[in-house]
Amino acid sequence: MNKKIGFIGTGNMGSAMIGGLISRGTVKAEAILVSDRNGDSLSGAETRWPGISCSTDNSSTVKGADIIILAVKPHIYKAVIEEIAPLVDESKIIVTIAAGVTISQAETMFGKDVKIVRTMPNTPALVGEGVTAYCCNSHVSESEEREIIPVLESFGIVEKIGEEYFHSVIAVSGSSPAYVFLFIEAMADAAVLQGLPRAQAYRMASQAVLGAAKMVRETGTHPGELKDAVCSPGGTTIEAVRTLEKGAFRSTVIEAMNNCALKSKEMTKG
Ligand SMILES: NC(=O)C1=CN([C@@H]2O[C@H](COP(=O)(O)OP(=O)(O)OC[C@H]3O[C@@H](n4cnc5c(N)ncnc54)[C@H](O)[C@@H]3O)[C@@H](O)[C@H]2O)C=CC1
Ligand SMILES: O=C(O)[C@@H]1CCC=N1
Repeated sequence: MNKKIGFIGTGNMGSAMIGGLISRGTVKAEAILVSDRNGDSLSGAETRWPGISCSTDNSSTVKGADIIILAVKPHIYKAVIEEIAPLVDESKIIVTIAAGVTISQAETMFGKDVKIVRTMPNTPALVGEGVTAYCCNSHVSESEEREIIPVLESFGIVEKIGEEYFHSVIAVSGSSPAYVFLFIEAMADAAVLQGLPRAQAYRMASQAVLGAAKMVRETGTHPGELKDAVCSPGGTTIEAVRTLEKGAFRSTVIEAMNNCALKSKEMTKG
């Protein structure tokens, strides 16, 4: 693709997305422009991805890019949008990634007609295994949407959703890598408790999660049936399942995700 992609903010999510774009080869490093207020974040990005253009000046990113990804925290959105709005015209597409910032709120911050694609990515974008949900405002044409999809596909799978589903999507994919990392860490801790070396414990726990996820994706078999196939009658696994259920494992996950979605709703109200 011959578009230039700009990032305002190169923190956790911005760098995961830059890493995904470069490793997928969607654009060359020279087609990526980034700006950040924090010099350390910028020098980290420059070292990691030689060839990208780095600046502390957001306006140079906006001027040079066709697609501009706003990768700053939600409470910084208003200030950044007001700063860049005079430089954004109909030739540019704005991609938002902030939790709780709606298209209509972003439009109001711009104060004029701007092409906006609202997305919810997640950090596995770094390794091309992310989930990115998106929806567009009415100023984005079908051909512009077709141009944006390959950019989002650099991060992993892409799901078009109605904007009303963003709260649920934050819970199920935007935030969920954190719960999975907790789970992997806990499994590795248990293995270490039983004497396994830490590095091997992480390799095995993470591969078990990866393999189980792939089975769900690739076999299409119900997760409950896959679980049943691991639980031998009177065996070891059912003991572990019994203990997890005693600790309200599934209910805890459901409540956690419900609270995550509620927090997203609260953030939207400001
Ligand atoms: N971290 C995650 O897993 C996910 C984050 N998001 C969204 O991504 C956005 C960024 O989050 P993180 O990357 O986690 O935050 P972060 O704090 O790691 O990165 C934000 C970056 O923005 C920079 N920044 C602050 N003010 C700036 C300004 N005025 N101009 C230019 N750069 C500025 C900071 O120096 C920092 O490097 C948030 O809106 C969040 O809701 C969405 C999905 C997942
Ligand atoms: O925790 C947050 O608010 C952001 C949004 C989704 C993941 N991290």
